Amino acid sequence: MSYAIGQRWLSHADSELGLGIIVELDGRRVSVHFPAVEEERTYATENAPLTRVKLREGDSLHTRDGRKLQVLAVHEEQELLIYEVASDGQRELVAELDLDDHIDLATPRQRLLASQIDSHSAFALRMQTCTHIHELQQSGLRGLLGTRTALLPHQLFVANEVGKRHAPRVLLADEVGLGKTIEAGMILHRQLLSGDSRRVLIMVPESLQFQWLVEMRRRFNLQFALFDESRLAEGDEGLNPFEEEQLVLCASTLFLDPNARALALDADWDMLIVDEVHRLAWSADAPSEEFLFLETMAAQVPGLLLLTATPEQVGQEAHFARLSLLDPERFHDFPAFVEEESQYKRWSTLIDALDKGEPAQGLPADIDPNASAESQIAALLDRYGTGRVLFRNARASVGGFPAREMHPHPLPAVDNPIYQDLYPDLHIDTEQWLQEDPRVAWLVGQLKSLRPEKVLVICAKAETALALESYLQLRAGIRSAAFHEQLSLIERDRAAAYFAEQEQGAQALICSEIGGEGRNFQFAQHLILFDLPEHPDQLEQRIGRLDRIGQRDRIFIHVPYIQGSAQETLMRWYHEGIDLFRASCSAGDMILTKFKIELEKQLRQRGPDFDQLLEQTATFTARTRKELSEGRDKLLERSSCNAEQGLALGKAISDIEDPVSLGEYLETLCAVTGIEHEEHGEHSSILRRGEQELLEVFPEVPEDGCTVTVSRDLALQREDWIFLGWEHPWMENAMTTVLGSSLGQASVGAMTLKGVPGGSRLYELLFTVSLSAPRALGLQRYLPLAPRRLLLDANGRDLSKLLSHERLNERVEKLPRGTVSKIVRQLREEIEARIDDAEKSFASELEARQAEAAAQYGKKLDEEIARLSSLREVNPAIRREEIDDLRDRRAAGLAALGTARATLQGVRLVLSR
Ligand SMILES: Nc1ncnc2c1ncn2[C@@H]1O[C@H](COP(=O)(O)OP(=O)(O)OP(=O)(O)O)[C@@H](O)[C@H]1O
Repeated sequence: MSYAIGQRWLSHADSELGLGIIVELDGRRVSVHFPAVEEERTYATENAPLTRVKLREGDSLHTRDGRKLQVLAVHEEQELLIYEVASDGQRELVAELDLDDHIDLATPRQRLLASQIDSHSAFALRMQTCTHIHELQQSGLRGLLGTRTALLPHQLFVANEVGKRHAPRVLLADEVGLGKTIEAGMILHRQLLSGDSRRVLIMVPESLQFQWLVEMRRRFNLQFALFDESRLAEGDEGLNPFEEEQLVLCASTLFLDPNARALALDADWDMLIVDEVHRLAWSADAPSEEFLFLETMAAQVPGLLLLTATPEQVGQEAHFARLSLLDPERFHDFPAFVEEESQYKRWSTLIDALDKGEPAQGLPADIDPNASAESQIAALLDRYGTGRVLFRNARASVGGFPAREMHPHPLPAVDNPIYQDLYPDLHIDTEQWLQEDPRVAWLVGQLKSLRPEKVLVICAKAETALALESYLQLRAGIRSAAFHEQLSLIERDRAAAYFAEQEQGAQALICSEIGGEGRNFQFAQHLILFDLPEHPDQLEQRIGRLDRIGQRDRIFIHVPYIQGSAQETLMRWYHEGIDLFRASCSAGDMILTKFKIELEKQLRQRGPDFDQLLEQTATFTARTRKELSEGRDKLLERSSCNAEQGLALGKAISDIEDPVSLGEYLETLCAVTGIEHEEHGEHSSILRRGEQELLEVFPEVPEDGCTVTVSRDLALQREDWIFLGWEHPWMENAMTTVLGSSLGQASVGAMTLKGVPGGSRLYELLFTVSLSAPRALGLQRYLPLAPRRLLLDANGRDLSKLLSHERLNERVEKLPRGTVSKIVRQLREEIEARIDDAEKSFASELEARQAEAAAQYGKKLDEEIARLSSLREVNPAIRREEIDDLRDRRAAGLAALGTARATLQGVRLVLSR
């Protein structure tokens, strides 16, 4: 359908915005003004979540000046609708621009009185739709449903904890491969669906752009626009290209260009997400351009998610610098931060005691000694840790990861001192190196012996990867691909895809260090570390390519080295000193800092005191690991995941996503609206556009159909199927379209009722609560749709408890149209009277509900404000704006609750035979 200025459209993603007016159009974008909430939104025309509001003959129409009129005919002039209505016995024309901004389309009363009735299944669909929307609103799981992700407790806990905050600012620092991208996606999904965020910018290393793009699309149905220099240049004259899209993804390197920086700073964002944030170089006196840009952005964008698996990879001070991006007030004094970290053991011991029910010795004065142990623990984590800003889950606590096996491969020394170096190939002619370095021949042999197993080979430099790959490919006949920074992005992704291909793909992927971060290669089990990186966290990142969620089997780490060389020294230091090949270590940077000078000396020339260095490193590592596990890491672990809560969230999600009820609803929806629905297997079906659709609920279904599933488990196995969960945009659209239309608003039928004389009447009415308020206020939980069914007899007695909706549905029969008109004409007065009764009764119910909702909402916000205010006294991690924002929300929420209205969703007249 085409757009024209002045037309009225409804946002099916946000029906609470009321009825919108198209105010601007420019080919790619459409801007809509929503007068009811005084907001303007701009959408891409291709996928704008908008439904054209077109009343039908017989519908009732509400005008902006408060009149309620009946539509007699609909005319169209220059793409705008003109309604011919009856007003005081006169015919009058009403332009669509004059419709009431608070959408209340045709009313069921009007449709019934005009004998504009629908089938009983359409009436039932309406009822079911209200019930499902209500359950979703009440569940508190908004944003966590319908994502193509396994329900992992540690991720759900983080997503729930962070996702529900207003403008969250956190560092997601789970260990390598535990799913930070997924956590960020879930938080984002939740923020977008709750309306807290709309415009989002994601900055990632160049090599991860497509991976992010794909993960956001396939797992969360989020379509990001990929921006690079050429996309920036494409923008329309005078417009900021960043303002043309809501969801933008780009490489951090794009902001090396001052023009890109200026444009990004000039655009309005709600949330910024930065992956592998440790790569934006920082030092106290010379932070990089990229870091400075991030600092400026961080100061002006309300929501900020920073991601890194190795927060201390470039030192504790750089880690602190990133924490201060999140909260400059709290993190402004590095020595104080270091001192604070040394106190963590004290808090951790105290929490342990509380956990065991022992008396809490040394409870800080600001923690209520009479509160329950549970709330004392929560307060300690909140006030004395980095709990609110830093989340770090560890493999050890998440569990379920397969073992790592390290295989050192000593190779004979070469009679050339260059081969004593860590990276000899950098100092010698490539051809000569390929011939001389025994690791090259070993690599060929190893790959051949491992055939057909997939093998990831990582080396530090692009030059090495390049030389090795062409050697393997051209001279050794091994199917391989290279992955390094000198390739274009497309070439890199093509190489990764070639490696991932099972049948015809490459056996080996030869990566430089950039392949060592962020990428997903867990389908492989063999990792060859052709050389070793200079920082333990980089080694951790490399191993993490395979040792990540989704890895099902044991991992084999092969380390070839020339005997007597610096490679051997480094390998032994990592292995015997830190034991890093076997298990991850969160103290890599601390250990390196302590032994850096001595290690460098040994790397230059290994001496007899190397064994002593190994011993010292091992002792220090063991001690540090123990200290951290009792102090900092333990606190972090506690605040990063409450396994019980994570499991409970998973269970609640599974319950609400029950494929049986989701499947039944889908089937009814299709049957009633005219979409073709063909059973495909358990919990899956094929959808095709129908020849005669009553309502366009799935406009995106392609002409030749598509396979959908309502089961999360199946969706994880079959990535090519659409996971049509409750929060899939199609499903959300379908449900709002049903409720926004007049389908199923009125129905008339007959049934045999034992003991009830023929000709008796029953009126089944369905009411819901309508609230026009910004979603971000989260009021639906307090005053949800709350469908209320009434079943009145001709005298107005409520019989709803005696005869359920389901039972009535089973037995009610259709009546011929002519009979219906006759009956309706005869019963006109009674119909009006019963609807009036029901409206009155629901109106008083609504008043009570509103008062209760206002009390609960006010109380909840008061508690939250009090909690944050008292926290702020001891923990400046609480930003002042967070508290001010809560106060504003409280006022806005209470005002909006007062404007709630009752909506009669449907009415059915049933006659007894
Ligand atoms: N809940 C989940 N369901 C299905 N797959 C998941 C889930 N969580 C993570 N994965 C998969 O596990 C892998 C690791 O996840 P992700 O890339 O988010 O980890 P990460 O912590 O960002 O990794 P890195 O530290 O390497 O950046 C990915 O292939 C991801 O798709």
